[in-house]
Amino acid sequence: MPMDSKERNKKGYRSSFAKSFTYAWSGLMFVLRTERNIKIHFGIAFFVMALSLYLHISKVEWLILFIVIGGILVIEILNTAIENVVDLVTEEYHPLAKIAKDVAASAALVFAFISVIIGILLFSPYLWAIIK
Ligand SMILES: Nc1ncnc2c1ncn2[C@@H]1O[C@H](COP(=O)(O)OP(=O)(O)OP(=O)(O)O)[C@@H](O)[C@H]1O
Repeated sequence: MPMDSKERNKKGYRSSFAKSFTYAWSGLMFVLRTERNIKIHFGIAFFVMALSLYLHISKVEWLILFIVIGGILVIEILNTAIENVVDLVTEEYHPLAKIAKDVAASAALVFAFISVIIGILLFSPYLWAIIK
């Protein structure tokens, strides 16, 4: 029996959503397989989350932590995408390729710097209370 357009749209939406998810997942797996930095970020994130559980930080502080961790991971993922696009355009040395890669890397650097400041502000009262 032929499908009506509503049914077709529903099925098409579902399959395209599933496909998009599969592509995004394989992108994430690629980054995890190939990028040393993201493995380091995951390691730091697990350590910080374990510390947060131990220190019983507040709900708002958990929210801030997740935003910061998510921000770093997303920037590393986008950085990898930019690096690959640049390599696709040229594998030769090119000043614009250098600028594109260096500027993309600087986003990660800026966010990492801000994260350290947030980390100090967030954890120092707890750690100070322990050591004093
Ligand atoms: N085609 C190019 N032309 C000019 N400079 C380049 C080119 N490719 C890379 N570079 C320079 O080398 C640096 C490192 O580039 P590379 O692609 O190796 O990234 P990476 O060190 O692997 O980064 P990550 O560790 O984040 O994956 C860039 O930031 C840029 O300064």
